[in-house]
Amino acid sequence: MAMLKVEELSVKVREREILREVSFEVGEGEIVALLGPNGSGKSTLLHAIMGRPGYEVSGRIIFNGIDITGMSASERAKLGIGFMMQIPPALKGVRLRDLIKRLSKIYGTDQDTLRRISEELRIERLLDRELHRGFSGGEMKKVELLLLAAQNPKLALLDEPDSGVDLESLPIIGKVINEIVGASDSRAREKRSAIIVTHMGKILKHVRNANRAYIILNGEVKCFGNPADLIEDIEKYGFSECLRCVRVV
Ligand SMILES: Nc1ncnc2c1ncn2[C@@H]1O[C@H](COP(=O)(O)OP(=O)(O)OP(=O)(O)O)[C@@H](O)[C@H]1O
Repeated sequence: MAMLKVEELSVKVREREILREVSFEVGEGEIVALLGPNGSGKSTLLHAIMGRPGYEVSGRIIFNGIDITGMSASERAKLGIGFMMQIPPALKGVRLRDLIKRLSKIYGTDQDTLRRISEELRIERLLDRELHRGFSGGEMKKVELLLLAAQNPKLALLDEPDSGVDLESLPIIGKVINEIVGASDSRAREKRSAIIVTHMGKILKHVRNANRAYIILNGEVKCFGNPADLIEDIEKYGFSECLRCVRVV
């Protein structure tokens, strides 16, 4: 069964149409990759799924059988959608440790698990700093991942978790994503899912069940296929070749 169904979703921001009739699905337990050139609409799609205010939206977003198109971001978060942003805002006066504690209380996340994840990500030294203030690019990614884990999401939206991350950290980020999605535990009864926006696809080598990627060009989903095959094709022929793809959506 599909956990997420996006049906003919169009998004306008300040009169400009950024996404046009986008349709795609994410199955239970599946990690779907989103590929596409800069400015093609990948982040806008994730923001629209999360319910960012200020977007003029038409079409439908169905999450676990519920039409969430008109819901606020906090209602969607309560239903189990979590977002790791590409460029998160810094929050003055908000200590990371306090925010993690608050989120774990709201979402019922196990504190020991979060402690272990922060050790794995090697970001314990950041816990007493203000959120994202002066953090390096890689530190921001790792902290966002910890915050995502604290939300204990059924559907995780990850915007470029592999950009700005050093080579040694990449497998660790992949491992934590697997933990969040539950892919490291084959006995997990509740199947969790994720959408990962990535340019180079490096992170896909470290996560399980990432068998499908969609390509977004100029605000439209053009084709889908095996992530490794698509990335190889894009490297060889460029995105425009996707228009000739037989796996047209
Ligand atoms: N709030 C906004 N106001 C005006 N234009 C916007 C806004 N949000 C997004 N856009 C525009 O929409 C287009 C798509 O942006 P988006 O961030 O979704 O692209 P992307 O595919 O994630 O790009 P990248 O790979 O560079 O991160 C861009 O041209 C961007 O400038």
